[in-house]
Amino acid sequence: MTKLSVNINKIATLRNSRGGNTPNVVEAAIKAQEFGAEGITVHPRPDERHIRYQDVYDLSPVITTEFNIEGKPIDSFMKMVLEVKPHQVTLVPDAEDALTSNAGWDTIKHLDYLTDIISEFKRNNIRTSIFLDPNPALVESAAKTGADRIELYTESFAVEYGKGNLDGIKPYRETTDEALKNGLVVNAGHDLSLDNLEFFIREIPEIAEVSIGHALISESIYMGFENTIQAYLKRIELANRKA
Ligand SMILES: CC(=O)[C@@H](O)[C@H](O)COP(=O)(O)O
Ligand SMILES: NCC(=O)COP(=O)(O)O
Repeated sequence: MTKLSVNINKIATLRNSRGGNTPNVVEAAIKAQEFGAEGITVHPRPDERHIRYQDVYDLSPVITTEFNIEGKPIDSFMKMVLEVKPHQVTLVPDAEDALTSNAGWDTIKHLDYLTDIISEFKRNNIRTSIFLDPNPALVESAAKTGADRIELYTESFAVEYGKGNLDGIKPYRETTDEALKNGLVVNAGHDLSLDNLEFFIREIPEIAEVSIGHALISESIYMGFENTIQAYLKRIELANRKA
């Protein structure tokens, strides 16, 4: 069964918009796990605009499920991951100034670089995953790096599905088949949502784990709006009654 890892980057984005510590990312991770999340994902970026490196250290002791740290393997990221020793590290080629992840690795061009980095994580018993575009031609070299898994970059699927084009799943199915043939386990993430997730997993049930953040946090706002507004109205009513 596919596991759900909840990406809490967006909780940190909200916190950072005010300074202070509300909402609290550690509290959010504890609650997410209490509510059934089977993993927590964070993607600290070099500019620390949402999750900060310090958050990763603070989160580590409260993760009772699976801790997945995603990011670009620059020296400071490598040092942090090797100190925290999460269950899984997902390598993402974060482009400078990109709003969010916008591509997977060119595993052919970066084969030696990725192999070196992955061997360091393997020496430390940390599972490794490579963020990959849905392209079967990149899979053989992904396997050669020694990685345990790939994470399919699902943005193009999400865009095509949103337009009603169900064929957008095809390269994902083909890349998964190639990955399984090469002994890789397959994760997926980016722009997965309540709208598109069921179709994606029905078409590719072999997906081991999905990491979802942006849509899940947005949907939490809509799904929690009614309760929260009602709770505020209740407080106002109680206060007025006592006054
Ligand atoms: C690799 C990936 O797709 C996610 O980690 C996603 O990029 C979340 O990062 P942001 O929260 O910075 O958009
Ligand atoms: N690896 C993908 C991830 O963690 C979440 O991506 P998104 O749901 O925020 O697009």
